[in-house]
Amino acid sequence: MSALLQVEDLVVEVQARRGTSTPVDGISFEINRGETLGLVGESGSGKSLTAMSIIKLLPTRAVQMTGGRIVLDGVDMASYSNRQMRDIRGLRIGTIFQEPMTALNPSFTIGFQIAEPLRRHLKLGRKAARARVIELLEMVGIPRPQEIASSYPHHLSGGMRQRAMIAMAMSCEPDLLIADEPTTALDVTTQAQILDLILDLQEQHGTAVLLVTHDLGVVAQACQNVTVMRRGLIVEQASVFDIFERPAHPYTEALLDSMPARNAGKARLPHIAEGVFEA
Ligand SMILES: Nc1ncnc2c1ncn2[C@@H]1O[C@H](COP(=O)(O)OP(=O)(O)OP(=O)(O)O)[C@@H](O)[C@H]1O
Repeated sequence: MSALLQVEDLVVEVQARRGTSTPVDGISFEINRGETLGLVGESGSGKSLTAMSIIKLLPTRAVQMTGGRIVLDGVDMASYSNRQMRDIRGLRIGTIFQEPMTALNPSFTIGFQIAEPLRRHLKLGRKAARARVIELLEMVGIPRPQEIASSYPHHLSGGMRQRAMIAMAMSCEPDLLIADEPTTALDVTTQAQILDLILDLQEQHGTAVLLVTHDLGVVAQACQNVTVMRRGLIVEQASVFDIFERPAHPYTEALLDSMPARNAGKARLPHIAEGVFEA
């Protein structure tokens, strides 16, 4: 059976007055159904642009996918219109980002926003959507779901907002969840709870997850396989076990060494010195 998602030779270019740069320079990886793949690397290595390319939501017009293919369930997504892509996002691919405040609209209640994909993609009526919203809020461990559904995002703590984002991302039971630094903005205790929640939901629903992170502690806890990026290129792809036991590339080893005791799970990567690992 072919992979759920195939990213083949992806190239992303940025046009600027000073010229063109290539922050993603021909990368390939696959994710199978139900698998969690960690996409790791230091800041600026191209992880987020890779994630955004998959859902065709690059940040500005200067940033373009100029090469490669993204194949979802055997279909090259280049063939999808903007309208079809709007259905893919939400229905087939859910997304969670680092800062839920950027994804949640401050002017609408949490309940209204979680209901939106249910009404749009699943065509649920007002009452059915409301009932499902409450179920979803319960599923992600939000206490007093009725009350929270009527609240606005700024009334919630960071952890609760992230739970609401997860409820929204999982609302239509997508095949693939893209989680870009889903725990980075949270305190350590909440980080662990949110990661556990994502893993529980994944197990219950068989969702594949692309977990973008700079945190190898998160990778060790959550992922089966890892793709390590550096400056727009893949430097290593392996199982989590092999990455931790037998890192093949010196850059991966340096990432591992930057984790205190290799298991702290909370360490942010220091910026690794330029040029040290040139092949
Ligand atoms: N909106 C943008 N406009 C121009 N260049 C961009 C834009 N977004 C990203 N880039 C370029 O692409 C590079 C890779 O960015 P990307 O956000 O994918 O890195 P990342 O690995 O996700 O890092 P971080 O963890 O800091 O988000 C950046 O260093 C920057 O040069």
